[in-house]
Order: sequence, then C-alpha cells, then structure tokens
Amino acid sequence: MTTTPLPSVAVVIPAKDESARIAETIRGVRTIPGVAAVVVVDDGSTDGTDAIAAHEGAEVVRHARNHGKADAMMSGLGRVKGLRRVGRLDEDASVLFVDADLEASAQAVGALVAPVARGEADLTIATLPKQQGSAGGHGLVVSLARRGIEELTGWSPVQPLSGMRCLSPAAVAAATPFARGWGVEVGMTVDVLDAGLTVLEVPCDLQHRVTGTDWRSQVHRAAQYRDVALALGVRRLRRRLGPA
Ligand SMILES: O=c1ccn([C@@H]2O[C@H](COP(=O)(O)OP(=O)(O)O[C@H]3O[C@H](CO)[C@@H](O)[C@H](O)[C@H]3O)[C@@H](O)[C@H]2O)c(=O)[nH]1
Ligand SMILES: O=C(O)[C@H](O)COP(=O)(O)O
Repeated sequence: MTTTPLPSVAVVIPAKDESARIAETIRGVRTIPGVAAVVVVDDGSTDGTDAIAAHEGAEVVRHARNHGKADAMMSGLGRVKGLRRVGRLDEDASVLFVDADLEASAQAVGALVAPVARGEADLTIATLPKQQGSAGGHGLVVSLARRGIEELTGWSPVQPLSGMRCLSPAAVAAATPFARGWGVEVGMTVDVLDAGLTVLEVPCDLQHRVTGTDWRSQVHRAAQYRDVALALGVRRLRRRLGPA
C-alpha cells in the first residue's frame, strides 16, 4: 500500500522571557505530524529561554536585545530559509508560527496544517476558546484590528490578533516583510488577502497566558493599539498611492 508523504512543516516560535513555558510548548508542537524543524527565536530574553529551548533540541536563534515579535518572526523565517538551503527542509514546506506560552495545548495548532497542505488555504489562523482566568481588556485593540481588516479587505475575522498561523510559501512571500511589533498579524492578513490568496480561521483548543488588568498589561495594550493602527495606516496609504 502506498501512502502519501506527510507535508513538512517548519515551526517558528518567537519567545521573550518564556523560560517557564517554552519546554512544554516545544514538546507540544513536536507531536504534530510533519513537523521537520522547530525554530525558537529568543528575542532578547534574560531568563535563559534560549538554553532551555536548545536543551529541548530546538534550532535557536538569539537576538542580543529585544526587537519585538515581528522581528523575531522574520529572524525565524531567515533560519527556515537556511534549513531549506542545506536540504534539511523541503522547498514547499509550510511555516507554522506558534506563540511560546501555549505549553502542552500547543499540540492543537496541528489543526492549522492540513488545510494549507491540501491547498485549501494559504493562511490558516487559530481561533481560541474562552480562556481560563479573566482577561482584562475592553476589546479596543481587537475591534480596531477587526474593523481595519474589514475596511481594507471586506473580510471580518473573528480573532484578528491570533498569533498561531500556518503559511504556505506563497503566503510567506506575500506577507513579508512583516509590519512591525504587534502589527504583524493585521498586516499579514491584509497582505495575504491583497495577493488574492485564501485565508481561513480554524478553531483550535488552545490555552495561553491572558493579558490582565495591571498597569503592565495596559502598557502592553497601548503598544498593541499603536502597532495595529500603524500597520493599518501604512496599508490605507498604499491603497491611496497605488502600486509602487
Ligand atoms: O518583544 C517580544 C514580545 C513577545 N514576544 C513573543 O511573542 C509571543 C506573543 O506574545 P504575548 O505577550 O503572549 O502576546 P499577547 O498579549 O497574548 O498577544 C496577542 O496579540 C498579539 C498581537 O497584538 C499576537 O501577536 C499574539 O499572538 C496574541 O496572543 C510570545 O511567544 C512572546 O514570548 C516576542 O518574541 N518579543
Ligand atoms: O487582552 C487582549 O485580548 C489583548 O491585549 C487586546 O486587548 P483589547 O481587549 O483592548 O482588545
């Protein structure tokens, strides 16, 4: 009996000070069929995240200082390209971005892979169930992101900020270079749709660290708001100016 070979997938995990969670997250994604490489980008952590990721057998890229999530994802793509060049990864491998804080639930991101492998979508995005513990936001960033994507593309995502995403090589080409910082997801969604590619949200049973209500959390939300607004503003301007 012949079996169709499994599509290969490169997992990229951007991580800033995730020593408490990174090992479980790496083990979680390793259970996903077809995963040929796990790349952890330590984005200037000071808690030994890189050493733990290396101990778990991940490919580790280290930023000497913190650059923000989007740059960490770009660095991860750089390592993926390198792995392709040396023949450790197929040319047509998809790239699966996974946040570092999912722990064992990370295995559920596997649901994002099949639609891309089967050519049904170029970008799949995880939607998460209601999270344990209380989230402290008022939905401001989420609604800015959702309304902006809808205005620019006509598509209204359920969870526009979700970071768990699987991209075909065509989607990677359309989405790079990424919008900076926390604007990466919104920019990616708009750019992939603009390229005429298909985007699909897929429910995944994931649990992550929710943003709370303390001052640090509010500063985090303000940075998210700024970066999402910037990503949308750049794309509105591009619309007005037309193709370069
Ligand atoms: O400077 C940073 C900050 C964070 N991270 C990593 O990025 C991921 C997401 O960060 P997190 O603090 O968990 O983000 P959330 O507050 O949960 O943000 C939500 O919204 C973001 C967009 O605003 C998305 O990028 C996230 O995936 C989504 O979970 C984690 O692996 C972090 O370790 C970095 O690599 N560099
Ligand atoms: O807590 C969250 O979901 C994010 O930080 C976004 O915050 P928001 O509730 O202001 O959209």
